[in-house]
Amino acid sequence: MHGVQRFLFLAREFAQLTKPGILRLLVITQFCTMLVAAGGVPDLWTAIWATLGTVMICGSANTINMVWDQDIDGLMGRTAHRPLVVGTIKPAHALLFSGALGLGAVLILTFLVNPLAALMGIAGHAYYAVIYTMWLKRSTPQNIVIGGAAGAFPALIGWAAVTGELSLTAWLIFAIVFFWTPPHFWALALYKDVEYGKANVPMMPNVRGHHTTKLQMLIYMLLLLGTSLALSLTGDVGLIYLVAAVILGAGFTYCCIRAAFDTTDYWAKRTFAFSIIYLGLLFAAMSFDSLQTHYFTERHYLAAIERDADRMRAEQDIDEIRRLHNSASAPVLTSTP
Ligand code: HEM
Ligand SMILES: CC(C)=CCC/C(C)=C/CC/C(C)=C/COP(=O)(O)OP(=O)(O)O
Repeated sequence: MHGVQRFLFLAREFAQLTKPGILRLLVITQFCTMLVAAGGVPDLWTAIWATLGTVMICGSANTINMVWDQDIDGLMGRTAHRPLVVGTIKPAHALLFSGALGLGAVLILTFLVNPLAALMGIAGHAYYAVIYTMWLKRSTPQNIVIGGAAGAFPALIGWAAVTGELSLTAWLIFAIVFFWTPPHFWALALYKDVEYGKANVPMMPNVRGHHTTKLQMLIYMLLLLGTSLALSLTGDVGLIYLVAAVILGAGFTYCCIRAAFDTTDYWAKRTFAFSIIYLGLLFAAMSFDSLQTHYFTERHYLAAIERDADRMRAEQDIDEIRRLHNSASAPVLTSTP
């Protein structure tokens, strides 16, 4: 292969290690949470460094997952083409790549954002790479319920980056991603159960059966719905978010109910696809809400300042007229012109 071509090929293979599709949504949750935390527009440089740090720390965690799971990834059609399975990248190089991304992310988050954001990044990394990947994934069908919390850490990075602390709103947003994960993943596991069985990974549909999985998806769906509506009570999001949460929640619940009564894979596939749209749009709605509140409030604020300035100018004019009248020894002006 030609030098440049080989470089581009390897760059694409290394990028695959970070799981770019999933990374995109993780970063959407972090970025939108920053806008909510800022009540509109965060400081530009904080936003840039926090987003870059999140991309890098999640990419590093996903790479560790690929290194650890290369044996089972090779047994499933969905993952059999991954760089470490087909051998385009050596495990040692992937580990170096992950280490460089992780170290870079921790330095960026610590020194260019703040230590709490860095701590959330490190916690999410350890949770996903060690607790989920190395321990829970192969040992219990509750793997993605407990381990799924990892995916909610980017939102905490976003909140911490802007405010330097974690409020109730931040934890509610964390809970939204946490409760969203089971219906998101089990929908996929319902139609990939044979593959997970081949790889001997104890996912819920394989261990407890489809019926129990579908019931549990509905339970988590209701918890998700409740949490997403509870976020409205914090006052940090507005009407646009509430309307979106109701409509999207109704759509996702509908998918889960149809999947529960479906004897084919059709609705499970639709539920999985909708889960991604659901989370993306819900976060878009909460940040849009913050942005429009910010600009709307700012417009009103500027208009009020303008009115005050007009009034002050008018008062100065009146004083001036009074002064001129008095100094010209004209009859003293007592009433306001
Ligand atoms: C333990 C938690 C999770 C598990 C086990 C899980 C599992 C999966 C799997 C196996 C896929 C691949 C589907 C395929 O190849 O057809 C997938 C896709 C996806 N997941 Fe998750 N997921 C989890 C959490 C998350 C989180 C927290 C997010 C983002 C907030 C997320 C976003 C996505 C997206 C965007 C896709 C589609 C990727 C693409 O089309 O390239 N997932 N998930
Ligand atoms: C802050 C921080 C670093 C947080 C970590 C967030 C993170 C990387 C979440 C990933 C969630 C995910 C892709 C789970 C699938 O793993 P899997 O092994 O079940 O999926 P696979 O079979 O496709 O490999």
